[in-house]
Amino acid sequence: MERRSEKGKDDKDQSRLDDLTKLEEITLDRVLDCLINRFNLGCYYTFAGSVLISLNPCLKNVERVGIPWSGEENSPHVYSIGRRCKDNLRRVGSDQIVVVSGDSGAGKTTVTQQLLCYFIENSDVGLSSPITHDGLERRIYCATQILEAFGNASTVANPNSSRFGRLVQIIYGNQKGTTDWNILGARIDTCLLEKHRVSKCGPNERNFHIFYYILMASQHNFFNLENIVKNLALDGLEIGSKLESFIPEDFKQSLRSTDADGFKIFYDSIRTLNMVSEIYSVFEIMYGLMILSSLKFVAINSEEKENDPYINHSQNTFNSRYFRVDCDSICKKVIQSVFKIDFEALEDSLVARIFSAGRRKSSIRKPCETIKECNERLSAFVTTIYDKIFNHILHRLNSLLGCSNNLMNTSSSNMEKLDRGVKSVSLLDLYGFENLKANHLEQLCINYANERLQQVHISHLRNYIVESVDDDEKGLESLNIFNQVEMQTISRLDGLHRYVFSTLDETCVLNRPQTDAQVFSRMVEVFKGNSFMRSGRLHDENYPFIVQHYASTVTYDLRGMVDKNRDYIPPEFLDLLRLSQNHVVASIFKVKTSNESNFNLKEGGNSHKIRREKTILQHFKASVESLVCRLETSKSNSQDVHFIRCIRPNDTLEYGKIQRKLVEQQLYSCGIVDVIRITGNGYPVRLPVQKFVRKFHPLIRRCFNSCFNRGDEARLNLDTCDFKFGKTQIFLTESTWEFLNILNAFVVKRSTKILQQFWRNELAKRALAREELLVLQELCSVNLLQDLVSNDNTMEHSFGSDHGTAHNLSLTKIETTLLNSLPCKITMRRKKKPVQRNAIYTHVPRSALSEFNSMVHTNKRKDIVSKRFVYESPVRFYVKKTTLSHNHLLPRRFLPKGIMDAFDDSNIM
Ligand SMILES: Nc1ncnc2c1ncn2[C@@H]1O[C@H](COP(=O)(O)OP(=O)(O)OP(=O)(O)O)[C@@H](O)[C@H]1O
Repeated sequence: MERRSEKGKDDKDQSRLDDLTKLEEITLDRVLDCLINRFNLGCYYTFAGSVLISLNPCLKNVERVGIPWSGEENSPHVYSIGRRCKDNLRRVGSDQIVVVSGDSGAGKTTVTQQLLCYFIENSDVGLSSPITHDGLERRIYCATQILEAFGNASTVANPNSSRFGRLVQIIYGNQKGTTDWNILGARIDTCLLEKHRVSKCGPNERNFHIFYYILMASQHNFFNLENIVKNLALDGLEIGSKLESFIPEDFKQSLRSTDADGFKIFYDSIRTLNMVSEIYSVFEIMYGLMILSSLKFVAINSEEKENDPYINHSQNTFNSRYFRVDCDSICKKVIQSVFKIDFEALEDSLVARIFSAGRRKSSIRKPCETIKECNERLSAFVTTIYDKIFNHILHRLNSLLGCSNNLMNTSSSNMEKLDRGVKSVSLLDLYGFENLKANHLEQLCINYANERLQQVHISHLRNYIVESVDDDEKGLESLNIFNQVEMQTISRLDGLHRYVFSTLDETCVLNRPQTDAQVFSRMVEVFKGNSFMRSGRLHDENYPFIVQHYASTVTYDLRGMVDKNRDYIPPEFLDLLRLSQNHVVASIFKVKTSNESNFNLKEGGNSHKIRREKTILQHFKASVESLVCRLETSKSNSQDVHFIRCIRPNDTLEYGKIQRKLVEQQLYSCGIVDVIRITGNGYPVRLPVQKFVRKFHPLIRRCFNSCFNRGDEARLNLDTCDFKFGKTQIFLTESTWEFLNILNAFVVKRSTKILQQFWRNELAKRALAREELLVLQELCSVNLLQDLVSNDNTMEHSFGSDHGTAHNLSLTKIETTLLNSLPCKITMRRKKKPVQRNAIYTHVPRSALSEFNSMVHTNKRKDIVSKRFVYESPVRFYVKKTTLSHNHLLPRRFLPKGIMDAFDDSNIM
């Protein structure tokens, strides 16, 4: 992992920091300062070690295209995570998984969509425009849009909040012998749809988007309510104009201008996937659900009781009813036509329940005694249908994406037939940690999933370091931090299983008729002595219990939790709906879709169905565990799991606004400060040994043999180096990494200087030799050579030469005068010793000299050792090209016989 060596010192530097682990001081304040500075400069992505932090820019129009990316390696961006996945897939051929987490409105769905677009667009620098071409890639994109319409809703936190968790798997196939991976299909798995929303939304919240698209559709003539009259064989009834009046007012009032755009995207998507007629039928059922959800119950008066055909015709003494549905005959007719079931039977199943009792298990009918009970049954009826439709749509989408039978599950013989390797890139977008004013079973599940993911994340980071380090290195201080945090998370999860989940499940599974108060008192008992959970005020009618999660402490309301957890679907509803003449309704209640069990992934990418668990909690826990299994499998290679933490900048999702307190709370809640501290204190930089040697080649011998002079040694304190050797990698702290980079640059600079000095000396020597040669030429030309050698009156001069042999010449005074009168100037120079002058001098113990013999020159007299290391390093010399000056040359005619001058100037003369 390459890092930039820049270190933040002041705020300005911090804003340039693209990795929080590079901060000198890893405190929450410094991390916040850095993130806020970057946010204000328009840098929304920052690395925290291997985790990418994404601060939601809250832009409205670029959400599918994303923030532009420079394409630089390791520049923090969603697309750089995408590129890492693709590179790993291409090089190693391993499954990749990206875990996107964060609070509601933090931008998880948007980030997931952007990543999805990145993968299916096959672009290396991200998207410049939304996907436009048709084909499998576009179908994948459209499938996610359709699913969002059914599973997203407007909440107080986010106008487009996903109310389900999802895992999108993009399946890649590889032709044997090539490195090309092509998309074969995709598969979407979902988890815990918040189905109760369909019957009851909180204040300032809306139902699922699809209901508003139905209203939009009628405005765009796609789903004309008038057509329902024909489709549902309601001809002859004067109800055309009344159909709209059956739609509850709260749906109409909460219609928004953005719904038109939403519907347009939805409509384009269903057209691309050829689902128009299918969706039309689904719209009819949705319309029916809207009417059903607004039904009211009233008590039957004595006169009505007498005329009630159902009661009069029944022989059973239990057959009575205290309430009836309050709606007119046309409304009843419409409901009956939409669901194609007998309205009387439906009404009866809503106001009375049937249970079996006694040894013979004979059915007993018991009328509801309160309106609340009737409303609960109606709510169960509506949510059951919506849940089934959601799963039906999901199943259809998966089959259209080529993955109804999971491609990852293809048997090996089939794989050989295909001559392909099949791998996947999975994007996990789970709902974020929630701490609302009133927290129910949904929040307990969501927070449990987040807690479990946090544990995986911490253990993933820990393994990332431990797995490659030698056994004796495991006692590292930083690993203790990992262990502590992990142990706490495990204790919290254990507490949740043993005390909360088991108490709630026990009541449901054993079918104990216990009130909320009784369950609460049991919880108060089991919580005793537990440090992570406790009961709330004993006389509070919501029966609150408090759980300390890794993110924050959450107060849950126990009231109604047991019933929700039971997830009881009255069998009489199922019997009724199975008899429906509506082919969609009948099919979804007859066939159990493969996706009902949600995240049905198991180790090694093989999927097999999870047994339908009895309670919501058991079912959800099994889903989360199978997902974690998948993550654990990928954990064997830590490069294959990527984490993106999304952060919400402000409460209102306003552009350019950042609230420090909110960001701080999220950083804590997602445990990112721990992660940064752990990564910062650990050895976040790791390099394969070969790469390390290649990079620091000039430094290695010099650095580890203390071959610096004293000044340098003081400046470059090698004791600060902190690194560990693994089996194949070298692990370095961030500061060591930067220090080594500086040192390496220093050594390269030094070596370059020495090389330059050598070269300059070489040039000087050559110039000198050239001058000597010229002198000789001149001497020869005046025919003095013979006389000079035989003369006694001499003075000796030594001329240096290229090869170290000296030309000893003896000159008389007369001849010297003669020489001086020559047109060229003769300079006599002593041979220089440039090598010694340019060497680095340092004291080295003589015992250490043996290994440097070839490179060490010792000056014994001064007891100084000079060493010169010249490393192989690509150096380019720029030499000025010159010609020798011609005035040094003698005319040709003066040259001795047989000696040819290179320049034949006879013509000139
Ligand atoms: N990367 C981004 N670029 C531009 N806008 C964004 C980005 N991320 C999020 N937004 C804006 O923030 C809004 C909320 O984001 P999003 O719906 O993705 O949040 P979420 O975390 O998925 O929420 P939830 O958990 O409730 O589904 C989006 O509608 C979009 O306008």
